[in-house]
Amino acid sequence: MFTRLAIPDVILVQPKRHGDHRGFFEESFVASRYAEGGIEGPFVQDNHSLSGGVGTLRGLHFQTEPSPQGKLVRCTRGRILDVAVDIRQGSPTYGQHVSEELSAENGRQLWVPAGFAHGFVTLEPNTEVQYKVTSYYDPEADKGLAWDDPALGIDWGLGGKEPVLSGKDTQHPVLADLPTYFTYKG
Ligand SMILES: Cc1cn([C@H]2C[C@H](O)[C@@H](COP(=O)(O)OP(=O)(O)O[C@H]3O[C@@H](C)C(=O)[C@@H](O)[C@H]3O)O2)c(=O)[nH]c1=O
Repeated sequence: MFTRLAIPDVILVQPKRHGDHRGFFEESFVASRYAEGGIEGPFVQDNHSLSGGVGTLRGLHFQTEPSPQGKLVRCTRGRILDVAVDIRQGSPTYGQHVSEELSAENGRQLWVPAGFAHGFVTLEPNTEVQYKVTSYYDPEADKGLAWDDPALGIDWGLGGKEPVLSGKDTQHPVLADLPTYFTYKG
């Protein structure tokens, strides 16, 4: 149910779905079991976004001290490519990323700990993303990293098309210009 990815602090969760003639039932979060799987809360806020068009890209975002956020992300309508970039100075995987497809259909969740920049691109219209976070929203601590920094080498699957972005997401610095916000603790 819990799979550590190529960057092992990022965890893919596949909750068990009990299907029957009505549809399915799943436990989408169980604090004790998720803690055993390496996903440490406590979670203090739930977020929900809707993106209308295919190719809507939100990211790459993170919150710094004093409000670093771990995020437990899932897609409850449509489909996304979800991306986590390691921005912990001194980490053996600094600047590297992992990406996973999350969809309403596959039910997968991605645990993105503090110290990672997070973003996603929508692969279907009217895609809804819901995620639990471990710190409250703190606009002062809310920071970004350029989604298209060539040094990151992220394949967003846009096929040469321009993504739909917020104004804010056109302004973020590249990795080389990012101050040290997080240090790797092993
Ligand atoms: C993130 C956030 C935004 N807002 C407000 C600020 C703004 O007016 C409006 C839209 O905010 P944004 O443009 O930052 O929304 P968005 O681009 O969807 O930001 C989100 O992107 C993904 C990738 C993440 O990882 C999240 O942590 C978050 O940063 O909502 C809150 O009130 N609370 C929040 O927790």
